[in-house]
Amino acid sequence: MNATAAPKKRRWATPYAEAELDAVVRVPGSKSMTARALILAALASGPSTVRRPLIARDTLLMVEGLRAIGVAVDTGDDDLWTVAPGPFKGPAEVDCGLAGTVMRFLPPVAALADGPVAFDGDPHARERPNDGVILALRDLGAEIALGAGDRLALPFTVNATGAVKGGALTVDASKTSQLVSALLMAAPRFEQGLDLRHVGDRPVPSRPYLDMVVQMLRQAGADVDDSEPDRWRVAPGELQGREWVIEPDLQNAAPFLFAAVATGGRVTVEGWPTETTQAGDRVRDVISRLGSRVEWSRGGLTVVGSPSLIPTELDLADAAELTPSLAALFGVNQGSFAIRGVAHIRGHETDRISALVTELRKIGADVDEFDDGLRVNRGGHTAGTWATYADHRMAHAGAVAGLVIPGLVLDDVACVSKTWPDFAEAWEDAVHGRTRSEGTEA
Ligand SMILES: O=C(O)C1=C[C@@H](OP(=O)(O)O)[C@@H](O)[C@H](O)C1
Ligand SMILES: C=C(OP(=O)(O)O)C(=O)O
Repeated sequence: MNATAAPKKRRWATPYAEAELDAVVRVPGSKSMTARALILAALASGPSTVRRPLIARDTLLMVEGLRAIGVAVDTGDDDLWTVAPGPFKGPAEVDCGLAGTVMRFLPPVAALADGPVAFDGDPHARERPNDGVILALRDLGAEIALGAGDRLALPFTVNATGAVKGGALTVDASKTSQLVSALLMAAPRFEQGLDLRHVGDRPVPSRPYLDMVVQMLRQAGADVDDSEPDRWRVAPGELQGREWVIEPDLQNAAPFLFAAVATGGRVTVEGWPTETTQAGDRVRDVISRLGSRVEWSRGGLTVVGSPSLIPTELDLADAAELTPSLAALFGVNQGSFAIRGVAHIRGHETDRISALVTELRKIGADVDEFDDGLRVNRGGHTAGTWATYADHRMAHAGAVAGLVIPGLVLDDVACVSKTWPDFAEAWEDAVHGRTRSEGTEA
């Protein structure tokens, strides 16, 4: 199978948990760190390595996109990729798949190329917000040709001429933080660097990702000032090649921890970083608030679940990717639970609020929908088909619900290839007790 192609649909009978989960899980590398490492490596003045990269559709599309504009990326060793930057050149075509990181992080890099770079992606990628990137690059002096209907979205072509002036720029990044991350990474290579401000009715969502990009830029030698709220200043200068070490992906770990909660079991995720900029780290706080125990254990983080959840309302603006699997946990429980502050996830791989409300109602839950979230008033347990909308996190959500609903079937689990091709196998191993935690010290 071609790992960067849109996956062919595959139905999946999610495993029902006959007993409490008792599992140790090893999750693959962080999508967001791998994407940033690749981009910063491509922009650097010397070679870099990426240790323990995520090998999944989104990061492989990033690799292909970089190769298309002249960057040599060697992915021959699964544990250590090497990146040898070269002058960026067009003409080139970049397939973004459904990856927000590719459709937003690569165009500012492509603007530094010496020829046209055309971007397109999966059908739904054309619906995802990308006006911010297009308008910002135009404001910075790049010429962008739009597709049919002049929509400010995929497909479009960056008619690059080899340089970007940079300087002061105002954007509205309330639809996606990735707009800010994208501009900041390329900014050291702009002639005047960048003085970027966010001005919008709503704050920038997913804030920890901005801490991640600033931290990684500084590690690569960039001069970044983020001391004022909603303003980032990046001085022009060289980025250094270096070794990037990728942490485990904490967003992908979260459904396994929710599985410990749902079944009153015990799940350890190996290699959980004690300090991290990953937004997924917020899951520790979420699980504690729901009344389950979170413990550091030798080699990882352990959740000892308590299935009677404390009713709660959470603002998940900073860690909104937790919403699907957390909403599924709420959707099979009794009590009232709300998730707010996540309006922007309507622009993710699918409109996640609408998709969740639809699927939770199908399993019999009583759910209210808000512009910026949802409330589960009462959970449900009706078996049937859980639709995943080509969205990996909707598949994770269905898996969580399926732990306690015998006979729940996902209409497609292949979409998990976006960030973890082996998710279903890892889930089955965990549920069927094939990775028990013997010897794990609490
Ligand atoms: O910068 C990143 O790596 C990401 C930022 C977030 O995007 P949004 O700000 O669009 O939510 C997050 O949801 C996405 O999965 C990864
Ligand atoms: C929103 C997500 O992805 P993307 O990077 O495509 O925006 C996600 O992985 O939940």
